[in-house]
Amino acid sequence: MEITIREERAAHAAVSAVERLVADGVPGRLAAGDPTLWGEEAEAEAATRLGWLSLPRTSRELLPEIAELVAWAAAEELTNVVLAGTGGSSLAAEVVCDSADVPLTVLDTTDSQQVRRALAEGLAHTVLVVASKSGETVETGSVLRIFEAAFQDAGIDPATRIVIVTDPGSPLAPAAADAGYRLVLARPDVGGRYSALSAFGLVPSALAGVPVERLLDEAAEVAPLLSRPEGNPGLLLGAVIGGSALAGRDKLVLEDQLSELNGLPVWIEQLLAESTGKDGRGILPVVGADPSGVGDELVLAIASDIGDVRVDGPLGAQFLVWEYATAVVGRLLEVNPFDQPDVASAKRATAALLVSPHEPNEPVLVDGPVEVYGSTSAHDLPGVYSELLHAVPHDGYLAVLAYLDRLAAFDAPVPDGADFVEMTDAWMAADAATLRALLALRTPRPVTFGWGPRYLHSTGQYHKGGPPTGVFLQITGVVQDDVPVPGRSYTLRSLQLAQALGDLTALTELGRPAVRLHLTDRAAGVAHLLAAAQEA
Ligand SMILES: O=P(O)(O)OC[C@H]1O[C@H](O)[C@H](O)[C@@H](O)[C@@H]1O
Repeated sequence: MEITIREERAAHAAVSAVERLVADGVPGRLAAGDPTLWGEEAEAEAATRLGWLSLPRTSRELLPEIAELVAWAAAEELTNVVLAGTGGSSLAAEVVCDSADVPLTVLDTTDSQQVRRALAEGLAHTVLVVASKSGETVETGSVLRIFEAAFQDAGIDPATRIVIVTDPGSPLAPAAADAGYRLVLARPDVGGRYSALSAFGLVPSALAGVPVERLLDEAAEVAPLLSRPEGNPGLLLGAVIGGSALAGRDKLVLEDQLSELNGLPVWIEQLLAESTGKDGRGILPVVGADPSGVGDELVLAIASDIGDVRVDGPLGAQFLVWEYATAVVGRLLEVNPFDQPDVASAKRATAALLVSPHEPNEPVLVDGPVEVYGSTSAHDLPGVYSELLHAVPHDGYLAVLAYLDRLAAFDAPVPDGADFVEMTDAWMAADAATLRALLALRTPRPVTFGWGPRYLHSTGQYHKGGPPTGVFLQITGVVQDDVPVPGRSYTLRSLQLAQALGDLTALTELGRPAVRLHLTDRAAGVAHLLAAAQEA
């Protein structure tokens, strides 16, 4: 694992941060699991959240159980692996499988279209892994209920198809035992976003076909370096990110175009944003964007020389080193890297909306297939964009947040005989995420993109708890074919809307500028959103 600092300002920031950290004995204390490193208020929580440091060793105990599960799935010919889990309970497995080029369907969504898409893959050879540390995450529980009913409707006993990964003491553990599901208990002393090398990252990846022992080997190789004051990649990475943030460079552009680790920035994004974005401070990870050269930006590239900092290493080592670095950043920024105090406000608003749902009033503006809700004095969609971009403060950012089917772009018609470039162009022209790039052309400030509700468990913490400099553009879409959630009073449509509106409420109560665009026709709406962004 190697961290190379390629730029002078970043090197200065890192050197002085390392000096302070070493003078305080941080490398040795952190590696030994000292819970006092983040101040008195964080101590009690930190004392129960440092188990990730020893996962390269302790997770080995899981390998026989995992091998038994893999053998069972093979014997039952369960080749289609679906993972219901969000945030820390699915992002690591997604990177592991994408990087190994192994298929895994992740359902961290409440979008009816996306859930129906997964159901349509066929249930005969499907194993559903339900991963939730708390056992209380509403979208994960909803997907479990939908799949239980779908298995039953298909004449398949759910007990032969469902694997639960959860903490001892979570409500899912006894529920799984009652239902006869296979149950893997995770370590309770590892927080969700630090759980990549625990059962949460390993079980779904192994079932999908990845030899996960290698991840533990890679992490174990780097682990002994983490107690050292020198030659310690975790210390250096934390020092350059945290030290740069203290010097005013708190937007971290994560560049991975040349990396063979597919999707690692999205995992890093959750780890850093949720761990540091609180008390009005924090690092804003910017994923999938080109550097814009603004003064408060630090560019970090995985396996390339494109940035100010270069990070090389195998995936297992990356997981452990980034977790350690994040804990170091927490120490430098004087925040508790193990809590997520502001995630709860959106959850509360969502829960209230589920109990007493209310559909929003009339839109303030309708532009083709796009309805605009919120406070705006614009007369059309290009005007809404201009107003929002104008509202971004000199040190701020624009966040685009889409509650849609994130695979919908692949439905776009591709011309016969199209080559890969033409196919990619067709997909991009149908992808709501393309809006990020188009709006980024119109501002020097960072523009981020997140799929809802996934971002609620990631950058959502930073949006509400970090510096009050964000401007928010939320996108929702009409639901054609709603999915009921068995045993619940809500459907996926009402849950998805409650999550979107709940977060919007939490943001506006904090005084953040926020507008919602609702697509009354999804495909035409996305095309309209993108066309309007290209108008001056
Ligand atoms: O694993 P779960 O308990 O379902 O939690 C899933 C995710 O949601 C929570 O709201 C936290 O913000 C995340 O850190 C966590 O990874």
